[in-house]
Amino acid sequence: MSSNEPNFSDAKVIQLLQWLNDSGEFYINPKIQVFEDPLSGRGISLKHGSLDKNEVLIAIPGSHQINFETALNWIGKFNKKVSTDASDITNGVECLSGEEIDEDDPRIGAYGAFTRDILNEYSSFQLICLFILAEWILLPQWSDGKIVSWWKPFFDIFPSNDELSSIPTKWRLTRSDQNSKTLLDCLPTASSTHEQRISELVLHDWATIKPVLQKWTEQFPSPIASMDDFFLYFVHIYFIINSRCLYMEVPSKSDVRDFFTMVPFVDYLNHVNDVGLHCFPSINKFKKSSYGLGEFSIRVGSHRYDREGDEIFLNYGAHSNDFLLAEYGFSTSNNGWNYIDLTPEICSMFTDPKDIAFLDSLGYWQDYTLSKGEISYRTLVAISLLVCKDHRKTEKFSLGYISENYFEPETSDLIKPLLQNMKLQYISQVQKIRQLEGDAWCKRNLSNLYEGYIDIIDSNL
Ligand SMILES: C[S@@+](CC[C@H](N)C(=O)[O-])C[C@H]1O[C@@H](n2cnc3c(N)ncnc32)[C@H](O)[C@@H]1O
Repeated sequence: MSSNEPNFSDAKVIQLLQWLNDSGEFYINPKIQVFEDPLSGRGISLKHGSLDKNEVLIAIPGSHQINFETALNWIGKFNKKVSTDASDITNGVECLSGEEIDEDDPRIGAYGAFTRDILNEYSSFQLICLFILAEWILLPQWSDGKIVSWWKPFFDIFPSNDELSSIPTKWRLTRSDQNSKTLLDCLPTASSTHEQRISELVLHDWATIKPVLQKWTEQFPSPIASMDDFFLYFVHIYFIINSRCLYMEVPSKSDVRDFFTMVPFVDYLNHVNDVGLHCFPSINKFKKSSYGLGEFSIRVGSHRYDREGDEIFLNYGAHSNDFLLAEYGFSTSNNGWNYIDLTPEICSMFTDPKDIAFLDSLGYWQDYTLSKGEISYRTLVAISLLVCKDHRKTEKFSLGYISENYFEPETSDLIKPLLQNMKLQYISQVQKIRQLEGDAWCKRNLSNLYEGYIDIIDSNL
């Protein structure tokens, strides 16, 4: 490392920096450092000086990112059926790895059954999961520890299973103990909806890549004998990717769901709820690597960082705690993007199918929410029908011809006791969660969701 680079103490971070430096195209701002926090894990903070708007914090070349393109091209190094232009790809990869492929390398056999067409059928998630499983977990076993992947310094800074323990889909798919059942039972509606959506995606991707793993099990001896064990690795890797992917167009793909990349070091940046203030990503398409990928950099936004130790943040999107928990396994205090999904409570108050059909025809059936100081318009329309039982008046309200005041005080008379009752239920959920033994990080996040909900209710009462 050159002398103007930051002084990092963690051996894994030092190795990562060395690996990135070898690219000759890596930049890290000398004023930043990596720190470790017991709750949020590692993060990046200001070491000294101050950062100016638009100043580059980190820049990572395309060659050192993991995405559909790099995985495809790396596999092509071991299988000419995958590389369309063998000489081009070989040059690219061999420059990076700085070594020739050993003819005994098990990856020649493992990747040998693929063709480019087969791999192109996989989504980014599926291919990257397979790739990381092979290079990170299986290669050391297949080669009796003799071969380590060139990507190892990046794998070494991946989060452990424990660090991702708070993701509800993991409770459902990888645990069967009583705590996990209670935690799932305690999920509020919005979290539960996210959990079910993500669990389906995970299971779908698992079903797609499982045949490859079965083939590898027959092909190579490995201590991971059963598909159940493979599944646990797969879920861990799935959420490593999910919690670290950043939007970037990928040349071989056209579906926006495939447009992401994993960028070492940038993935140390923790989330902040403010949108548009902190750091932002920028892709330099003119600085392309041998894979046709641009350089990924992070620049400083309008927030001023000028105190030593200031944590440097990225906003992952305008996300509620329910979303953050489901996708990344954490929640935040004072999250202004929180909302309560009141759909089950409001829907259960409708007993007449004609009312349900009527709201449906208006486009106002379901999706009833409450946020800080605000009941959504959809919710008010539904509640107006409940109190006035008049389709014509409700329709007028939905079209904006009459105001919500027209239905007062009856709507407030219905909403207030509903919210008071929900608040009591949330308090009792928090007590139930606190009584669980262990799972401190999961309990903290789940309680945080309910505390955010209680704030929302208080602001509406
Ligand atoms: C892109 S990584 C950020 C680096 C991460 N802290 C680490 O140790 O590698 C995203 C993960 O960091 C954690 N995280 C990010 N922002 C957080 C926040 N505001 N509070 C708590 N945890 C956070 C979550 O575990 C999340 O899945």
